[in-house]
Amino acid sequence: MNTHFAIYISNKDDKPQLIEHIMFKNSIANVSNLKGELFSEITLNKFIEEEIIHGHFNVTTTTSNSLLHSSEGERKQALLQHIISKKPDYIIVDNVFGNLDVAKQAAIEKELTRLSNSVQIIQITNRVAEILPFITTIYQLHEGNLVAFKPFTASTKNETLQFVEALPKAYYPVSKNFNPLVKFDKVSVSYNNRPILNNISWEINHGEFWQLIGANGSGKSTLLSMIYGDNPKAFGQNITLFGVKKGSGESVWDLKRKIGYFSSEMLRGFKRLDSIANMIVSGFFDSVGLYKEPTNEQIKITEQWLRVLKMYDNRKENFLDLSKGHQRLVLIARAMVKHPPLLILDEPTNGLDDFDIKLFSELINKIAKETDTAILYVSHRKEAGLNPEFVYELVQNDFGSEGRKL
Ligand SMILES: Nc1ncnc2c1ncn2[C@@H]1O[C@H](COP(=O)(O)OP(=O)(O)OP(=O)(O)O)[C@@H](O)[C@H]1O
Repeated sequence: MNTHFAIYISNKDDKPQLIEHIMFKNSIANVSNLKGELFSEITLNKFIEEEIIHGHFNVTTTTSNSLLHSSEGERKQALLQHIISKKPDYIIVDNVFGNLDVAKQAAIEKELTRLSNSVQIIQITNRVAEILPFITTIYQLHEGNLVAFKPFTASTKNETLQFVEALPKAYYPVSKNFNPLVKFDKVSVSYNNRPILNNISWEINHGEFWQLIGANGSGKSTLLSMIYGDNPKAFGQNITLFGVKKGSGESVWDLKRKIGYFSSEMLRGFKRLDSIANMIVSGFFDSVGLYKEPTNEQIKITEQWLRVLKMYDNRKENFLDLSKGHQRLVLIARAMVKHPPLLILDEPTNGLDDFDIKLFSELINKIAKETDTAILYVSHRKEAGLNPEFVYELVQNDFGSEGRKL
């Protein structure tokens, strides 16, 4: 068996191309004639798209839900079991710990350590701290080739503040007519008689910076979908959003106008050719990509955001040509451009590399400091650079998750 190794990449490297070179062109690693499988969100997205198009699912989860209706943690566990059942000679494991809570990370690490006795593991990662313990050979990419990994020195670490210009003022000032912005009063949810949320009472007020935390499957996305999405489970519950009781005739569009939204999954299937500037300005219309003519005022505010991000000179370039980290900054500006009362960040740091995570955290902390927007940041883990004021935790048990303010 070949030896295990890791390839440390940054968000600027072309990961799909790297994977193609390993698996199909045999130009990176010597794995020709070996059967390989890819454990990656790329594979998961492909299966989810197939589910949506063909209505059947290849990968079975522990809850028997389709991948689309499973939590992120459940999806990853199901994919790993699916891959193991195919008895590969080698597995490329990409962003192996992304979206997993601490317990699931430990379980997957254990499973991969066991597998490493019989299967070659090639890890692709953009976080040094996540390199698997049984891997000692580490490379990085240089002009498309593997070279020995050089640990960071002080000069390669970027510690200085990147965003120095003040954020643009609000297009419409944030209305303070309603407070709290979000109120859950004894909310409970079950799916197919399986209790997920139990008696949740929680309020988010103007300008507060919250993290919603909880293990995989604890119901974070479900709770979020009752604020932002049109989850039918929200009806008949005691939920008040921006002063209006949920289910009392508000339209989804009314609601979306008051919320800026970012999720690391929101670009799934996005292939449009839109410029960086168009992506930001599209936030005024709650679309991803520009379909309407913006006003001069909207263009002016967009230009201010471009200056904050130091992307004004590149504003006409194709958004999809940006690195993943820079795409995220643009999508945050898109979510913020209308200066909404509430900004939702759903698993925002998944997939970001060691450098981009710093940029991203700096921008979010700046938004928290300089604007009236309340932030709801949803993640299964604490991110060192992000400083929420309050944390609300979902704690799982057999009767559904209960919530507590930490
Ligand atoms: N539409 C649905 N039908 C059936 N079950 C569902 C549906 N949506 C979610 N679930 C189940 O509800 C539970 C909670 O899922 P949810 O996605 O809210 O958790 P989460 O805390 O966001 O997890 P993760 O961190 O892994 O993304 C999971 O077990 C999931 O399988």
